[in-house]
Amino acid sequence: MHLTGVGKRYGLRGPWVLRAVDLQLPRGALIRVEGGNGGGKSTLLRVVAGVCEPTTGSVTERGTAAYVPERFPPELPFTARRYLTHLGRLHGLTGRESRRRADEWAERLGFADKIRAPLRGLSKGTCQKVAVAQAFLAEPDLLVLDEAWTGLDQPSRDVLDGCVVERVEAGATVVFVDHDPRRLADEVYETYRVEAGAVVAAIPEAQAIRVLIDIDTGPSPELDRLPGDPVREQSRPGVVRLHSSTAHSDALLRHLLTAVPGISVRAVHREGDGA
Ligand SMILES: Nc1ncnc2c1ncn2[C@@H]1O[C@H](COP(=O)(O)OP(=O)(O)OP(=O)(O)O)[C@@H](O)[C@H]1O
Repeated sequence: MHLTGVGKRYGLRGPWVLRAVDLQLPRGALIRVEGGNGGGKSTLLRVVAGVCEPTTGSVTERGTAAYVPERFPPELPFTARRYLTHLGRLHGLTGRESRRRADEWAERLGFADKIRAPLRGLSKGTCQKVAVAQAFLAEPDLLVLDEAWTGLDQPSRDVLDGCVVERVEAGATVVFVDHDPRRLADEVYETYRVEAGAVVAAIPEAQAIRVLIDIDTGPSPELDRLPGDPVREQSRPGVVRLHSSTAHSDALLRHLLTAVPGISVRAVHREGDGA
């Protein structure tokens, strides 16, 4: 598919979120989108998926598309199965085939026991699985995933990774945003960064040299808003390992040493140095 001269702003006088974006997204390719908070990643994904119209420019050769939004609409008055069947029919499947695929995806994603429950009673994680199921059951040419892994437990994240790889192998274009720079890093065909309205090819953060910072955490460390939003890993009890790109590691260390009470930095390593 092609984006040609795509610009997007919200409202007549809103600032331009995207400007003059030209992109070619090939079939059978996994595309990662990165960028800072509020930089326009979700906007780009919505335009790519066709759920929001560009203000200028055009998107062509999209094929059939399915989209998993960052937030699943709450309070829908359906059971999971009725919702999935309904969406299957919107994607052009028969009622029978929609029900078959709804059951199959519920089984695969691990919510078969809840498929007849009303959506409004389901946990956030199960709703997220339903959102993922509605996109996959359509077997679309283009699949757009906006932080679809968020809210899933680790086994479900692994299942979703496998489903994405399968879809790409079936010839689909899959475009995704995820906060974990290592997400499907070996499968990614191209990474784009949304920055000041432009969309530029980027070295994936996962391939940049990374710095590992081990910290002793106090009882309630303020680890919410860290520079560069590093991936965190509990390496052993009381010790958290932060994975930072070199671009953010200086700011992160400064922040840890000066602005976070109750923690101490134990060690700093370069990834691959046998830490
Ligand atoms: N429906 C909307 N109406 C008005 N402004 C919007 C709308 N959606 C997004 N914006 C604005 O567009 C800009 C880009 O938002 P967008 O959600 O695309 O960024 P993002 O990179 O996905 O952000 P995040 O990392 O926080 O999810 C922000 O300034 C946001 O406030």
